[in-house]
Amino acid sequence: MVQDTFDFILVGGGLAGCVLASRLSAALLNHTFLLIEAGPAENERVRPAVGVFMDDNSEIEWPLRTVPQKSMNGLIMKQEQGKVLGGGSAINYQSWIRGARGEYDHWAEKIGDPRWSWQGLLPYFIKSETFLPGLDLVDVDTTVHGTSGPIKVAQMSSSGLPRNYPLKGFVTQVYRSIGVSFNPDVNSGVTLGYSEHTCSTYKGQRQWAASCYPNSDNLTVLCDTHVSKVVFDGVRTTGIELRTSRGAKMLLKARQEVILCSGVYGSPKLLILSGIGPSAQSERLGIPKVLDLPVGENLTDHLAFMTFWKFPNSLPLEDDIDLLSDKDCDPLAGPPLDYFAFLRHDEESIQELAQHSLSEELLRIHLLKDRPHTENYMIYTHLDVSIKPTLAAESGTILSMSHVFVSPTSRGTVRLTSADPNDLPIIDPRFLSNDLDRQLLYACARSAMNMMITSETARKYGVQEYGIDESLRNDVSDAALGARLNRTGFSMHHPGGTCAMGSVVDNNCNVIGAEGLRVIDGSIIPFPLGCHYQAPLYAIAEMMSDVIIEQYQTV
Ligand SMILES: Cc1cc2nc3c(=O)[nH]c(=O)nc-3n(C[C@H](O)[C@H](O)[C@H](O)COP(=O)(O)OP(=O)(O)OC[C@H]3O[C@@H](n4cnc5c(N)ncnc54)[C@H](O)[C@@H]3O)c2cc1C
Repeated sequence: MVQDTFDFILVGGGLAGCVLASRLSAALLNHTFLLIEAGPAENERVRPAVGVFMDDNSEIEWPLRTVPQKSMNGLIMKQEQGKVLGGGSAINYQSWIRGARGEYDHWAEKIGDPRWSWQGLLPYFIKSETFLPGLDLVDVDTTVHGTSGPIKVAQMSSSGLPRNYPLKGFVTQVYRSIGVSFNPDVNSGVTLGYSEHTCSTYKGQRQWAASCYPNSDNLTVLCDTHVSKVVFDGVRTTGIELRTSRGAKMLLKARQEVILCSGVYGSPKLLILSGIGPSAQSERLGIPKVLDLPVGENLTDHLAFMTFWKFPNSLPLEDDIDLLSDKDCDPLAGPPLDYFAFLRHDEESIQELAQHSLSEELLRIHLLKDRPHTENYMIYTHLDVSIKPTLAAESGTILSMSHVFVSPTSRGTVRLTSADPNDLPIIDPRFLSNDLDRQLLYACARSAMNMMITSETARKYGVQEYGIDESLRNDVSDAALGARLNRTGFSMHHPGGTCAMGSVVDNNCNVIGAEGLRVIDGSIIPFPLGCHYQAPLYAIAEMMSDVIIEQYQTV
């Protein structure tokens, strides 16, 4: 067994945990570090870009579920999180989207700290990546990108294997038909428009935190080990309690800090088990109270649903190519898509609803000029990641279209029903708990489906939706969209906010009122960002590494 005292104990060897452990141990050589991960050190399916794609319920995922969602006819959704060294970065779909400048600037203003603005985080976005711009693009501002960071980030056409998938020409034309313009670099601080899919995949291999960030000798990594709580002397953190793989309890001491990096569901769970959470919950569970904080409140996530489309006619555009031609397209290179699009919905009816229903703070976020409200992507396969897929794939040329709601104003909860650390948390995202959210998701689906139903390009291809009742064909009314949503609704796995900065942690990620305890992971993101969460989390972990290094380098 390992020694029992370290300077720093990091709980959760996921994306943020691996980055912090690597950077801190390399810079603070006279300190000792322990990184504890509940899952295994590795798994053979992690490295290949498509190794874990569309997989679920595996031994390297936490089998989390939502409670039945009232707004979706009681639908239950999967909420898997990685349970392996690297966490979500080891199982995710590898899309790389930093988010919009205005969102970070709002975050900084809300917290009163410019380090959390776009400009403040930019050095850390740059530090985390080696960016490979698309081969045929000249409009990428290379000054906002990294050239020597640990994670190779490639635009689709530079990802090291041919990735020009079929229907590229079609997708380009239909986006243009509804006025969506081309954005040469989704990671420049401007998210809106349609862009080449950009991902942490290179030469068909995943780039993930555990493999790309090196470890130093003063770092001990303990896998297959479940931390059951943080231990305190008053409000001062003294260490953690863990359960070994054989179930034995053990106490380990931290001389300086315990840093929770256990993810959006794991970190609030650990805090509540340790007596930091809403008082009523601690009392109900019989857990001695350390601090009363709104831990587990303010959960946000991106809800999505799919529609499925087939192309009965032969493909008429030159840009469209054969999926199996090894010259133009390698299906193993990564998730098969060319573009994703981020959209705003400024229709009068939506704006009126926002003005009338939102609090001042939520309205300000909603109105941020560069904030995307929704996302659309088209993937060249039959993709149904809902809890009980009911549709069979059609043969021939098909695509699945994802309608994603990235700007929810609904807020949910993560709660515990028992003080047993083995029990899974109760997750209620309260998806679409107000009319504005529902109307925004429907606006996203309606415009995309209309472009498939009515655009000249789509007619030329003879595009048809499949997998729906005939009574719903070409029907984009609220009721018809709701029927599709209730069948294929799923989480994009971009949760955040359960230990939000400003209410649970301060601007240095210290748990408010505690000493020697931080949370650094997706749970600190105070409001939903219109992006995918891995790129922001690499930058957040990089920045917080510098903050901690500066604090301790003379100690
Ligand atoms: C299926 C899926 C697909 C995704 N696709 C994308 C995508 O394409 N693009 C994108 O940008 N983002 C994507 N994401 C999201 C992204 O990967 C996550 O936002 C990110 O990994 C979160 O990082 P984190 O450090 O907050 O937590 P995680 O990476 O989840 O790490 C938390 C770690 O803590 C460990 N842990 C939890 N509790 C304990 C405990 N009690 N004791 C010990 N260890 C514990 C967990 O096992 C885990 O390894 C996806 C996520 C999933 C699950």
